[in-house]
Formats: sequence, C-alpha cells, structure tokens
Amino acid sequence: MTVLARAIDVTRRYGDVLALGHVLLDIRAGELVGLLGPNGAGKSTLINLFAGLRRPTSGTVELFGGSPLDPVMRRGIGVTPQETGLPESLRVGEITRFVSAHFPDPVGTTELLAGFGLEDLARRQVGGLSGGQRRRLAVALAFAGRPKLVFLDEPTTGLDVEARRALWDGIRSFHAEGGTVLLTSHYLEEIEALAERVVVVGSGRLLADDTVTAVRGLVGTRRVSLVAAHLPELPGVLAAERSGDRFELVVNDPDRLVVELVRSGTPFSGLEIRPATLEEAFLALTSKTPAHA
Ligand SMILES: Nc1ncnc2c1ncn2[C@@H]1O[C@H](COP(=O)(O)OP(=O)(O)OP(=O)(O)O)[C@@H](O)[C@H]1O
Repeated sequence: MTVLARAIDVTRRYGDVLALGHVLLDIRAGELVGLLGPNGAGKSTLINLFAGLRRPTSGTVELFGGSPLDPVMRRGIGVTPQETGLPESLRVGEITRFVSAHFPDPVGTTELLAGFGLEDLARRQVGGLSGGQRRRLAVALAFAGRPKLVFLDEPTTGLDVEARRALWDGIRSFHAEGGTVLLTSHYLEEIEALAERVVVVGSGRLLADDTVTAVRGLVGTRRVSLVAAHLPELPGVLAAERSGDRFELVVNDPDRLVVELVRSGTPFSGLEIRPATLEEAFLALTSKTPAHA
C-alpha cells in the first residue's frame, strides 16, 4: 500500500523539552489512523511535522514521498489544528468559498457544508455560531480542496453528542471514498468509533501501533486500591504508589493479584478495584520503558 506520510527516526526538541524521540511511523493510503495520547504526549508536534509547520530536530519526515516543506506536497493535505481563529464577521459560506478558492478542484460549498451538518448555516456570520458549529466548520474546511490526506488535531473537543456525530459522519464519508485521515484524541472511545488503527504516544514515544481491539486490551488495566502495613512482591503490577497506608496498584489481572495477596497471608482491608483511566494506563506503559532521547 502506498505510504502517504512517513516519519523516519524523527526527534523534535523544543529547547530542553523532548517532544518526540526517535519516532518511526507510516501513514498508508486509505487508512484512518487514530493518534492517542495524554496531554503533552507529542501528538500535535507530529501533526505539525507532517504538515510542514515544524521541522524535525533530527530524522526525516516525508509527505507523498517528498518534503512537507514543499508547497506542492502540502497542497494534497488538509489540516485542522487544535485551535482555529476564523474571522467573526465573515459568513460561513464566504469563508468556505475563500478557502476553496485556493484549490484547483474544490468541493462545492453546499456539498462541503452538508457533509458536516452545516448546510443551513451558510449565511450565518461566524461570530453567531455556537462553539460546536464553529469547530465543525473548522474541520470541514480541511476537506475543501479534496485532500488525499487530512490531519485533524482533537477534532471533537468541546462538542456535544449530536455535533460529534455530525462530525464523525463527515470524516467517515471522506474515508469511505478512499480518503486518508490521521486524527488525534485523548479518548480511545472516539478513536474506536472511527479508526481501525491506533497509534499510542506517550512522552514523545510510540507506545503501541495496533488495532483498536489490541490497544483496548493493552490499556484495559485496573486500579487496585487497598490498605496494608506493607505489601510483598506481587505479580503483574505495572505501577504502584503508596500514600500513607493505602496502596494504589495498576494491574492487568486484578483477580490474580487478589489471589496472590491472600495466598501471601498479608493482612489488608478496604479493597477497591476500578478500571484505570487511559491516563493511568499510559503512565503504567510509559514507566515500564524509560524514555530515551
Ligand atoms: N512551541 C513549543 N515550545 C516549547 N515546548 C513545546 C512547544 N510545543 C510543544 N511543546 C512541548 O512539547 C511536548 C509535546 O507537546 P504537544 O503539543 O505535541 O503534545 P500533545 O500530545 O499534542 O498534547 P495535547 O494533548 O495537550 O495537545 C510538551 O511537553 C509541550 O509542552
């Protein structure tokens, strides 16, 4: 399958901050890839590198086999950054036509807006749109020039359920027609709704690159909390914290942990088991393999 975007051993630093370290990633034609990671993981940095808005500190980034700094290559992409400032006084239709005019074969205004449930708002000024409508417009504009590859940075943040569904529909139909998408999210549920492939980033490194089902298993960890004077060595503990006499353990198999705990004869009380948040699962994954730069 054709590789549309490629990061080869890419490292990006901002001063002392390592935003991405030795990242290797291919985005192939026709894929809908979810880039999942907590705040500060390096997701936006990766999109900015692919979109030619930043240069890597070391390594190579390719777009359509060329450089993302080449405007000819960039013409084939659409991007919606995390935050967009659209002119308040322009009407929705005017902005759409303005953006479309930059491309040789744009999607028509009516069709583009309809794809994202905005067809009734063409004459509305941007200043009069709700936050969710504004966000959908910003995302729709990434598709104006019939791009081959679209980068969406947290496209649905702040959207209610209905607006989110309208946006997902737009992304899905682009993908169904053969379009390629890389989108970032903090939520596996969001990526699950759209993507087949999920790339997990944490602390600037790729932690996993797999199907949504496989990653769900990987991050399907549990948080076990209990009170004890001390704990013996227990199997399968991914991360452990102690605060006073309460222990917080992140594990994959809480049943096995409890069995081993009872078997060890250690007195304990106040046992609580709940699903770990994605953030906790990431931390557990990250702490297993120390970052290298
Ligand atoms: N312009 C910059 N100057 C300095 N540090 C930066 C800059 N941009 C990003 N960083 C740092 O690089 C790291 C990765 O940031 P990045 O925005 O790529 O993460 P992210 O995964 O997109 O986070 P979020 O989910 O919060 O948007 C963070 O530690 C961030 O503070």
